[in-house]
Amino acid sequence: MDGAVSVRDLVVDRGGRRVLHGISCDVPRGTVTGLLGPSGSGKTTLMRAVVGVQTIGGGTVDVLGRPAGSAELRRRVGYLTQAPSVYADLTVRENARYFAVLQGRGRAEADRAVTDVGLAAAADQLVGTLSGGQRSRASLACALVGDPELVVLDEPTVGQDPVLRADLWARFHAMAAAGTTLLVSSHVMDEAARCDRLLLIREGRLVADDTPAAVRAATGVNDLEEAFLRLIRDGESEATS
Ligand SMILES: Nc1ncnc2c1ncn2[C@@H]1O[C@H](COP(=O)(O)OP(=O)(O)OP(=O)(O)O)[C@@H](O)[C@H]1O
Repeated sequence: MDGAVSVRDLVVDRGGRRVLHGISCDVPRGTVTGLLGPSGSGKTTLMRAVVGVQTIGGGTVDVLGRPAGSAELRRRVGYLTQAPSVYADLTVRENARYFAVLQGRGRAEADRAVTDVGLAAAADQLVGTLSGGQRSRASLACALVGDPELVVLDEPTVGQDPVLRADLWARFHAMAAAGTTLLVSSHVMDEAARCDRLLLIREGRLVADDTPAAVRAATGVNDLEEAFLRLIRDGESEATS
């Protein structure tokens, strides 16, 4: 598989506790891959390992053919953290342009990213005066500046209304169609159906790595939330038998 991300036997300990227990998975190029699982299951930790900011206890993480965190990946990988990382005393446009400078990109690219997340009308507003949902979209714009080849988005649609969520997912698919690889976390199961592939994680272990259709077929249920629950129950009964 021509993977944008290749994870092998990844082990991570945080706070003296094992939180990822030997995960192996691939994220194919030009897809929207969803990372789903309950709160505390290890989604953010896996994403941090992919962008190279997480100390790992074992295994390997390769990104675009290089070890995760390599200096040369800095311009090629965009990362949206869960907490908006934008400056409250700058406008939306100024934030995006500042990130563009850091990435060696131009103003036009910054302004396009602001438009792409639906914030053109608020471009000249101070981030400190935005709503929570607008603020996280401002943060998303900064992660998308310069069209990175891999975009890692930690819960990008939290706090967005249904219309904006649909717009953002349409945007993600347009980016994937143009060749960008997206790894998107969510704990909203209705978003799983919007992904090309799913990584389902629970308690630091991968429960499924497949397409939504294959997950439905394997479990015999149409609803992905129910399918996920079945995979967990099957895993538990195998572990105890
Ligand atoms: N800085 C930290 N120090 C110690 N333990 C941590 C730290 N950050 C996370 N953990 C633990 O690591 C585990 C995985 O956390 P992680 O943030 O990766 O989960 P998550 O699936 O992203 O959760 P959520 O959906 O709530 O964001 C949890 O048990 C969490 O308590």
